[in-house]
Amino acid sequence: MSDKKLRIALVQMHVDAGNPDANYERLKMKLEEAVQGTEKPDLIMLPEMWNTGYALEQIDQIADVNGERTKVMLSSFASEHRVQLIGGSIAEKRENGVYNTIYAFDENGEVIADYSKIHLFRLMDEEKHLLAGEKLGQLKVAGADAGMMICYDIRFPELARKLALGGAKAMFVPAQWPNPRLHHWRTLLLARAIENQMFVIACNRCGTSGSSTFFGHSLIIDPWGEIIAEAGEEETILRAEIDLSMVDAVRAKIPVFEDRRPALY
Ligand SMILES: NC(=O)CCC(=O)C(=O)O
Repeated sequence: MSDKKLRIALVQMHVDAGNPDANYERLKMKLEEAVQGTEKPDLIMLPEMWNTGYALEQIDQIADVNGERTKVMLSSFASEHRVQLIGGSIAEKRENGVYNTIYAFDENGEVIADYSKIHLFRLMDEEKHLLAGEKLGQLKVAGADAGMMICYDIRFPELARKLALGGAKAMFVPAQWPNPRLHHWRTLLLARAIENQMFVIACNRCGTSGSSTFFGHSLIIDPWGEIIAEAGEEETILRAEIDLSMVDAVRAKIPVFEDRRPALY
């Protein structure tokens, strides 16, 4: 396998809102499932806020303090199985409040990047209970630059473009995106892939929490905008192999980045 190729597994799972113990247990089983079989993934990604769900009224009590519980579990899994992990996002309690944070690990279990969601989603009351991050999500995968955004962030094309201009060839997107906005989810992810000529790899949760239902439909999209893999509405491990060298080929065919006129807009 060339070092530009990457086998990806997305853990599309149910999240039990307000019950971290159940979610850590469920995730352990799902991670074991993801590395079973002959086609072991190089990289695994999890959904948004998988540790607590949107139990925002209690988030201060149940968020993972400095991400410690999560880091211990995911780091040891990553090093044991020699797999890169984009740890979805978790509710993470810091001194000044709670953030919606991704930790990414390399195959030695080292934290290589973190990103806290910068756009808080008012429709789900995030701004009342969470603090917004202040920096971009950038990391390396298979030797290439990549970016991270969380759920609602995909509605901001400027963010994806900024990461693409910074060199990102793939964008990783953990989400808890509920019904009835499947059309928005698919369209926005496809648009981010096509306009930035990059892979977009998005892992949504599924199942029901209170009155919200989550449709799953995790997606892996290539830089031409073709869907390589799409999940249904149930729990699953969505798998695909991507070849990051495709990004340069697509950008050479339609040179969007050379043709930009930033002086005019
Ligand atoms: N968790 C989220 O950020 C949800 C975003 C969402 O549903 C949307 O429509 O945007």
